[in-house]
Amino acid sequence: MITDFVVESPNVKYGEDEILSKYKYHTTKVEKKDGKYIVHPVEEEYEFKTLTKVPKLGLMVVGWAGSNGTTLTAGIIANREGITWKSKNGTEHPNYYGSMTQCSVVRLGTNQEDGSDVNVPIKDILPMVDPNNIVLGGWDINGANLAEAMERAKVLPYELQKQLYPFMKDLVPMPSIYIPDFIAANQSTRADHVLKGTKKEMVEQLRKDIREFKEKTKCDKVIVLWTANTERYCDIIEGFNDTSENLMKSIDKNGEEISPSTLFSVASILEGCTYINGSPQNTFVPGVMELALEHQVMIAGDDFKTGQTKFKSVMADFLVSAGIKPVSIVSYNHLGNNDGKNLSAPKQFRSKEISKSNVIDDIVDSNRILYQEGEHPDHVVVIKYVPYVGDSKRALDEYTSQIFLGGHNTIVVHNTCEDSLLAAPIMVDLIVLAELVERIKFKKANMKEFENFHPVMSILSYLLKAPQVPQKTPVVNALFKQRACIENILKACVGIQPENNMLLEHKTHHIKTN
Ligand SMILES: NC(=O)c1ccc[n+]([C@@H]2O[C@H](COP(=O)([O-])OP(=O)(O)OC[C@H]3O[C@@H](n4cnc5c(N)ncnc54)[C@H](O)[C@@H]3O)[C@@H](O)[C@H]2O)c1
Ligand SMILES: O=P([O-])([O-])O[C@@H]1[C@@H](O)[C@H](O)[C@@H](O)[C@H](O)[C@@H]1O
Repeated sequence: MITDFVVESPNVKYGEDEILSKYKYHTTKVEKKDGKYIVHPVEEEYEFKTLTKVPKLGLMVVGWAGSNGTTLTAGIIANREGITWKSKNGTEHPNYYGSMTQCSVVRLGTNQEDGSDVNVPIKDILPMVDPNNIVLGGWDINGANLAEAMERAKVLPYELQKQLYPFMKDLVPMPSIYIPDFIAANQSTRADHVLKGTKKEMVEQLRKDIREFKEKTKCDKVIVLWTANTERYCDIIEGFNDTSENLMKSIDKNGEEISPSTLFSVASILEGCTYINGSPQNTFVPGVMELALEHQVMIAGDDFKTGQTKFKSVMADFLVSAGIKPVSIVSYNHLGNNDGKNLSAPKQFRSKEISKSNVIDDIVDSNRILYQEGEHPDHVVVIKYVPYVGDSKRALDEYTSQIFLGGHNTIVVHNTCEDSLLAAPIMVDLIVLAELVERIKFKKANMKEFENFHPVMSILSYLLKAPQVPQKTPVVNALFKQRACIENILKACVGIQPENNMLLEHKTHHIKTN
């Protein structure tokens, strides 16, 4: 497969340290006038500058000794070391299946020889970090080393675990912040590796941990990723966590209503490190949002979109786009890993229920033929903890829809989601894309200098159940719209127009008539 390409265009310049692209952004602005829409096709001049030096990247995982943390670490080591293992199917090889950057392609254009599509791996559109080179570290409230934690998680085949053991036994998480009130009480037996001190002291310790990790590993930059337990929602309190100033004052005063995840995000932002929230809780209280904007540090969240919800964001889009009206969506699942144990507590389940429920809102609200203002399908989320199935989550979904002339269609799906094997590649994409976005600058015609994208990385929505977006901007959940956003922005950085799927070149053959 050819992966190397160069765009020959007067609008694209390949420099030693950057790619410059002059780009015409075609969009459409609509105004309502005299009871109808006036549509204005608009063309905006953009310039993109992508710094091409790929940094040595450090990843600090919060919840490193968990199922996701150990599986991500194991996967990177297995790929890096080329570890193979025997199974009943023969010799197994490591891969990054499930990662869109590593294992999916984007259409470049039409082959001039035979008219076929030319596709290249997404990871080859622009210089990206190779996940094999990511340097890992992190924290956990449990002191198990990563080999013991991998064994405890029961995600990976034993034959692979055996070979990974020597690589992982010396990886030990740093002690972390444990505030019992924020996660299920059933997690207390796990908390044997915790920091002491005030919230201010603990934030300073986390900042010191980040600086020391970066120094010791000689990484050029660090990203902090939360894949620790789901916390309960934090109350948003005026004068307490509603602004960055109030939040910092509340930390100084050791205020109660500040979660460990919010403390981690503050420490990360103050150290200039991108922070990604892989869980559903509202880590990004308004004070954190403001802090990220003030420091121009990237943040992304919430809640990895990996299995049942990812499927739902396709199904809802497919049905509504086909003019079919889902009227009842019931999403049940049971799982037996520690995440499921934590989610068996009502407040932690509520955080997850919110992120799993909002994923159809944009699709439903887009179609006023099917749904009146405020009308939504019945939508129920159920999660049960069944220890025996472990990380192999069993999702059962039922989609009931109204169809032609009063008819109904019911689609029932059983989806066995190996939760951590699905989540780890998503984490790879979040890290690789977040790092890349930090190197992309833009300049509009009326701007003097290049600027970074907005710190709230809505471009990563494809990877998240409840995407954080800049204030007053739309949340997109439809999966293929989210994917197209990533693809088309990366293509714009090398001067290639978005995929319009028109294939006019194949529809406008001039038929020579004699
Ligand atoms: N498919 C998926 O696995 C998936 C999808 C979306 C979201 N998530 C979310 O990812 C998170 C992790 O999932 P998991 O299966 O790895 O869970 P897990 O329980 O196996 O791992 C969580 C780890 O976090 C640790 N922890 C808890 N509080 C901590 C703190 N304050 N600081 C540091 N460590 C702490 C725990 O000791 C544990 O090792 C959960 O919030 C889950 O909801 C998972
Ligand atoms: O991404 P997805 O499969 O819809 O959602 C999953 C839930 O179904 C599961 O119950 C939970 O334990 C995981 O953390 C994950 O959030």
